[in-house]
Amino acid sequence: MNILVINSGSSSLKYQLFKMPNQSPICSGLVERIGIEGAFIKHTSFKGGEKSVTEKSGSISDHAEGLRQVLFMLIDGKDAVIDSPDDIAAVGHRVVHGGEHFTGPTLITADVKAQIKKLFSLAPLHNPVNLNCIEVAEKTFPNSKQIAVFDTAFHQTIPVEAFRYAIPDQYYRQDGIRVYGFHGTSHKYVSEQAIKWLNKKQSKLISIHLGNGCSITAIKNGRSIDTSMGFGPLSGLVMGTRSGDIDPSVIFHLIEHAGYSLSQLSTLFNKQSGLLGVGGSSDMRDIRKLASDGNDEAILALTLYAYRIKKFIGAYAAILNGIDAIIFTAGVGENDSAMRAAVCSELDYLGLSLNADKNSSYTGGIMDVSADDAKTRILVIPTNEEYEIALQCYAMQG
Ligand SMILES: Nc1ncnc2c1ncn2[C@@H]1O[C@H](COP(=O)(O)OP(=O)(O)O)[C@@H](O)[C@H]1O
Ligand SMILES: CC(=O)OP(=O)(O)O
Ligand SMILES: [Mg+2]
Repeated sequence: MNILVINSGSSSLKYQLFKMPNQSPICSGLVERIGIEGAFIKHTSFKGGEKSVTEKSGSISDHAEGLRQVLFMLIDGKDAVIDSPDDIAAVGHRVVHGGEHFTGPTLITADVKAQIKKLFSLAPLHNPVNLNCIEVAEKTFPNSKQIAVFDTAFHQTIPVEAFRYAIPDQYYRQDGIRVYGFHGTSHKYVSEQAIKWLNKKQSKLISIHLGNGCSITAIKNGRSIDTSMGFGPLSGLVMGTRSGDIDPSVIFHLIEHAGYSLSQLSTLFNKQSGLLGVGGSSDMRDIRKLASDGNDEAILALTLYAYRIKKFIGAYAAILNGIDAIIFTAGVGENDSAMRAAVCSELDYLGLSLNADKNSSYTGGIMDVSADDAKTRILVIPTNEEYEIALQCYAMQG
């Protein structure tokens, strides 16, 4: 059974086509720099056991346009991997915000789309794009099942003391204001890999997802018990363009003393802050380059980014009452060994100590980069949100 998975994130669109239950895809790809200069598609096909890479650059105005170009490549182009749209049994869509309504993979209907739309304002960088991609896929694959897998689902196990804000009850009961948590598919996938790797079901883990969006989750015995993103994917860690935690008084101040409108505030905290706001680029590779040239703002951005992660590790070690392992994953977590070193420095009181050689020589796969005699493991685990989504869609086929 062929399952196509579409993972539209804030800065990119990733896709993989699986012949389930195989984990190795028939093809996979990435659309990057959507809506900005230098957009490109990298498509890798493994058809007939041969790896072939096609790269395409040119303007891609939005995620829907990127997806249309990708689907053309899958079905019609010289790199086509399927003969007809009907060869796809199901399309699995990453949808970032599912509110309290969706706790598992969900067959997409008109009502489900209306619910996703209701949550636009809570995940403005994500849900609108996710819905656009669903609509493009529905047109291209009219006979395939469309299934949504929500980032929020894995965090439904978070207990009340972690999901409620200390505001009057009515805001939770009537307006659903609570912590939802995001990147759940990624935290679920890497924590399950860690549990297998450690061979320890009763485990205390901290999963650190550092992509364009960043979040950290405390996982006890395979269940999420707290996470840094909240009502929307804006709180917690410093991200590519998002501020992470900020005192709400700043918002009152900007409204009262600088006349900010709602949309200006949303743009400021969602799109102009984080690495971009402090260091001049949302892309960690650019920040690293600037910092190595001695740029003070970029150096400050790196310092804030690592400090915030370290602070959350301390908090989550406290609520877990100790940790067996921490996991680094996603673009920065997997590729930036200097960030892992900065985060793990001076955390020896938690039994965390890196093996510098292992850390700097990491090139892929699951790897323990901690010192041999360390009490707590430091794992690098590549995330695979697409495969996790495909597994959940496959399980739904009964
Ligand atoms: N070799 C690298 N060194 C440092 N950062 C990297 C490297 N490769 C990718 N990244 C960073 O990973 C981030 C993107 O992560 P990714 O998980 O792909 O994001 P998303 O899925 O949210 O679009 C970017 O900040 C990018 O700079
Ligand atoms: C929830 C979220 O922030 O997703 P991404 O990292 O893909 O932007
Ligand atoms: Mg992502």
